Amino acid sequence: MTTTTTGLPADDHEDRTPPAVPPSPTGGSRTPTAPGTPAASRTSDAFEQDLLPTPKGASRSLLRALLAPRSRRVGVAAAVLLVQQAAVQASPLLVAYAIDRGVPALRADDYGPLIAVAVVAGLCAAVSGALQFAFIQVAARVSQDVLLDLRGRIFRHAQTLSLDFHERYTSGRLISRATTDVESLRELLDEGLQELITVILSAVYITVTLIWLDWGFGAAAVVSAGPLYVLIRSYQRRSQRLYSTKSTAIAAVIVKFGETLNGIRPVQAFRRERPNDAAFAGLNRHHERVNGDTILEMARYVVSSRLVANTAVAAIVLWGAYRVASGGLALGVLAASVLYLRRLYDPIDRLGMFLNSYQAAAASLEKIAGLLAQRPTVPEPAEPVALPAVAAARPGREVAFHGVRFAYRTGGEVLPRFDLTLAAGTTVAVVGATGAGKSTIAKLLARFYDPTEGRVLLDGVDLRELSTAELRRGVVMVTQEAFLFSGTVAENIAIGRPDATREEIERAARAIGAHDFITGLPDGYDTDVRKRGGRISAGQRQLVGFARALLADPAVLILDEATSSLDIPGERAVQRAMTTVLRGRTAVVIAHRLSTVEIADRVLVMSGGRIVEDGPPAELITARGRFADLHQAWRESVG
Ligand SMILES: Nc1ncnc2c1ncn2[C@@H]1O[C@H](COP(=O)(O)OP(=O)(O)OP(=O)(O)O)[C@@H](O)[C@H]1O
Repeated sequence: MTTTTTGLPADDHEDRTPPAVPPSPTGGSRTPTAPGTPAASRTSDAFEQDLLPTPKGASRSLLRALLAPRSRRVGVAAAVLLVQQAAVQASPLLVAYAIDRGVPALRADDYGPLIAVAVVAGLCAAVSGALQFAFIQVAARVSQDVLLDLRGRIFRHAQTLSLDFHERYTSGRLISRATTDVESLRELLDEGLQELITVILSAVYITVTLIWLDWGFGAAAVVSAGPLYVLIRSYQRRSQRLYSTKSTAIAAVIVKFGETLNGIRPVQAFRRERPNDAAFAGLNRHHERVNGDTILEMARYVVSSRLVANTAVAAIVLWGAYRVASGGLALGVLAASVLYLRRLYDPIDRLGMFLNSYQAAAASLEKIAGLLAQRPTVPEPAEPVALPAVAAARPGREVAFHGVRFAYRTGGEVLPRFDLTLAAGTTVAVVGATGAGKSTIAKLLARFYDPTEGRVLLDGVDLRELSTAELRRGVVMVTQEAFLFSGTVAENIAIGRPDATREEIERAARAIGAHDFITGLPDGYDTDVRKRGGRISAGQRQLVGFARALLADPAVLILDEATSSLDIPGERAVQRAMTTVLRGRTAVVIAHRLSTVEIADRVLVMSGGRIVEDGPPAELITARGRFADLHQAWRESVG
């Protein structure tokens, strides 16, 4: 059994192996693959290759959605930068004025123009410094808000996506999206974006000023932009591909890391450390290689762009010197023009760096947008229907499977078409060999999946018509390994009903028989389960899980009985608790023990996805079929 209503981390319940992927050495199912590695070519699932279908324009609309609520601040930042750049770009003009007017005036003992130049230059420096400070502050607020919002969106969205998604995507990839991909966006917003706007603004200012100063120089600057533009575009195209691969490669490293640590027990038990090291080293190397490629691409760009820029400056200086010598151009104008040209070409290296972070961020944004564009495969109904009130005389609700067929997305049909009705208030034990389809039926009833065909009904209402809140109130699934969240024991029990009082929590724990062990913990009900998790045994965890379910008081309870045996007193305590929690509701128990089957009103025997025997346990024993054999084997095993 694999699922839980209590939020087992995605990798924890990955015990299924998609047919095309070999089993992972860690005991989890998915071998993370990096593009270009042999394993990647063996899998056909896009999820495996970290390629979620991303609708066209999804990245852009995500960026718009993130920036729209902050549009005023973005506007202020842009205006501040506009004025700041005007102040910065004034200085070469002042140099031209100083050379062409100030120096001749000084020769005539007129200090006025040079003093004016000094005052204006001082003012410009002060204004540009102050505005730079203001810009950094406003821009940082915008970027922090955007990142906060984005991380929240990823987390909230991940929680809404169906189990089907998590089983295929893996938690490692999700973590990679919320950390490394968000981080590369941060780099763009904090460092790159200011750089880009500054470069664009200064290019516009400089070109206009150059044209105003001297037509010829202005035209030369515009013409030299042609080859630079071609260089930038080709760099952009090549690095876009590289950055997407890089984001996938680092996600694969994180997936492998997470998978190994999640399965550290089987890893150590089966001595998988070495093969794991080798697999990890392969992924790590792949990431390193892709990273190296991006740096190389950047180096190529920087060298060629400098070559173009320096050639342009040299040509213009030669031409300008010739014109000054022949009296066609003032020396100050040449000096200012050369200063402007340097300023125009200097940021081109930095533009490459910006394009780098832009590409990384664009690739990351695309992956995040692809994730956010995923829709739950078990969607909320547009117009939810309420369940009828539970009849006091007959607790629990009737469960019916009508013409249900089911296939997982990554495999063939698991449950061929079947009909099944479970009367309200009955306890139904489901038995059968491993892989028979017991968990799948339970998952359909808990609506972790929707049937491929047919309907699952709760008191006559299709599960697809129930709101998630109504469904979770009505149907609760308790898994073998009761998952404990960080927090106290009381908080863990209260997950069943968050508004429960301490008395209600303790009453549930008492009814289950968990009160004594809980009060024996160092801080009783307030013991932090994570800090002292070691003290809570497997059996005690199950009791906490039962108390949680009892408090939730659902009309239908699905219980996956643990296969691992506890010691005899622990076993008895769990069995007693189970009887308490099953009472007064419809219960479906995936049974692995004789004692559980004996308390059931009805037993379903499954084989190859079909219900092959169905009836009260006593009848099935006398019928001498599969259940009778199983029953006999159980009896012999308990002596
Ligand atoms: N997420 C999944 N994706 C693809 N196939 C799956 C998935 N989960 C289960 N299966 C397949 O569906 C079939 C039924 O599995 P299911 O988990 O329902 O069996 P089970 O009777 O509960 O087994 P067990 O007692 O071992 O838990 C198996 O062949 C299994 O490989």
